[in-house]
Amino acid sequence: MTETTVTPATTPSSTDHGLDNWRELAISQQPSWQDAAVHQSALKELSTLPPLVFAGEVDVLRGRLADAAQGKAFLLQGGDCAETFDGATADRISARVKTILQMAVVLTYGASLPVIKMGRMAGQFAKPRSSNDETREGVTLPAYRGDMVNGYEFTPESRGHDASRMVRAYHTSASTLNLIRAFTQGGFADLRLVHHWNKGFTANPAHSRYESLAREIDRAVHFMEACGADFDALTRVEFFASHEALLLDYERALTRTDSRTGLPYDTSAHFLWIGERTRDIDSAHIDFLSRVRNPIGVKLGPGTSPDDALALIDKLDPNREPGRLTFITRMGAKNIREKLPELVSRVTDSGAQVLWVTDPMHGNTVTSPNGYKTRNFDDVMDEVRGFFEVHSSLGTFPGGLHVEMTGDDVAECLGGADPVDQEAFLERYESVCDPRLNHMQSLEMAFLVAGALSRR
Ligand SMILES: O=C[C@H](O)[C@H](O)COP(=O)(O)O
Ligand SMILES: C=C(OP(=O)(O)O)C(=O)O
Ligand SMILES: [Mn+2]
Repeated sequence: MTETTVTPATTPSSTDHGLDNWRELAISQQPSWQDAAVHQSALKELSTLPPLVFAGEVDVLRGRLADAAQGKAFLLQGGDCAETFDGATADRISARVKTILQMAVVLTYGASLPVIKMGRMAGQFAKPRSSNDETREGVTLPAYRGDMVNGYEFTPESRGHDASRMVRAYHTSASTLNLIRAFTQGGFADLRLVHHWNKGFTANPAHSRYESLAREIDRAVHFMEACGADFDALTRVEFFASHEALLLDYERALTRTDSRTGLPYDTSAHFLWIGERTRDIDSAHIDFLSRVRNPIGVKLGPGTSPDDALALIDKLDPNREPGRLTFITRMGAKNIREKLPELVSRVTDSGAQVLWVTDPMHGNTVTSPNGYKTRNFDDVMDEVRGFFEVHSSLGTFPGGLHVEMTGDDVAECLGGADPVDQEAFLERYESVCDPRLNHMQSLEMAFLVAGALSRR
């Protein structure tokens, strides 16, 4: 994904570095695999497959995130709540990558800051759930936990936990990454194609706003070219892969020793985060992720105390290394202005330099009157505004945006400039888990954030 040199091959990590300590600790949100032999053979196979990302790329990302933690770059992280195997098609992957590139252009141009582009992509296949079961018309079955665990179809066969799905998740991640690498390294991301990424979205009200920005960028590019600038450097972009590190068996099997440094890297993605439901300080998830060299994120909900945050820093970033730890706050629009200030000031006073990112999605989930899981676009926007207000009043840096989004014209979140209403859910609600911003809502969000960043 990056242009850095690929590091020498990595080998499966043995049990040093405490990589198996988590097995003795409390763990939640794990599958109950139905067949132990299939489980063992899946893990064996995963542990011999090639790494999906390289340690050198992970180090580059850590450096970029360190810049963001210091106010010199901004992180844009977006993608599906839950990727699916069937959804890993060229059209859908390219629509998502194009939308992230468009959002990044809006942000870079508006804020005059480098934007780190990261997908919730190529591995976002496992979901923590509030309930173990789902009941439909009197029938109760295991809840859907992501394509890496079970199927979405509501039948006993599909909802059983099948460990061979971990191997399919690996291969689907590999083919998704392959396409992303081709797009972002093969000329598709060339800034001179800034109009081209907008094609196919003409019916969209955010389209013309984007087009006029693209015209400005075009003029600037032509001016710089006329001055002799080398635009070949702009034909490639760095794009990083991330997902929630939920299934520790899977993450452990893909953890390898970097031959340069002898240190363990989780090669399933560049960046991994720990969810709100699995971040207890003594949990298996915190222990395992504390032992790999990847940059790590932790989701922080409204119940997070400043002491919780400080304990997470001690455990996950004992050396206070900028770029190592990202706090992704998901407070809800109603809570952010009240809860975030103390958290940020106590962390800042401790001397730690974490990267602060807003996830304006997960604290704002509601059920629509007609029964769909949704989010009001106004609430989502309001949480983003609150995040910028809090950081502005404390003099700290609002370093990134984490969103559930897609490049397709779905109807899952209510509102926006071309308002989605609940009737549209009947035709265009496609998510198998949480509601995502559609293409237009994503661009609108990017314009809002670009405005807030440029006002700083
Ligand atoms: O994506 C996050 C969680 O997996 C999701 O919000 C859980 O949803 P649930 O409350 O419907 O289980
Ligand atoms: C599970 C997720 O979020 P959280 O842990 O913040 O609820 C998610 O990002 O899909
Ligand atoms: Mn989600």
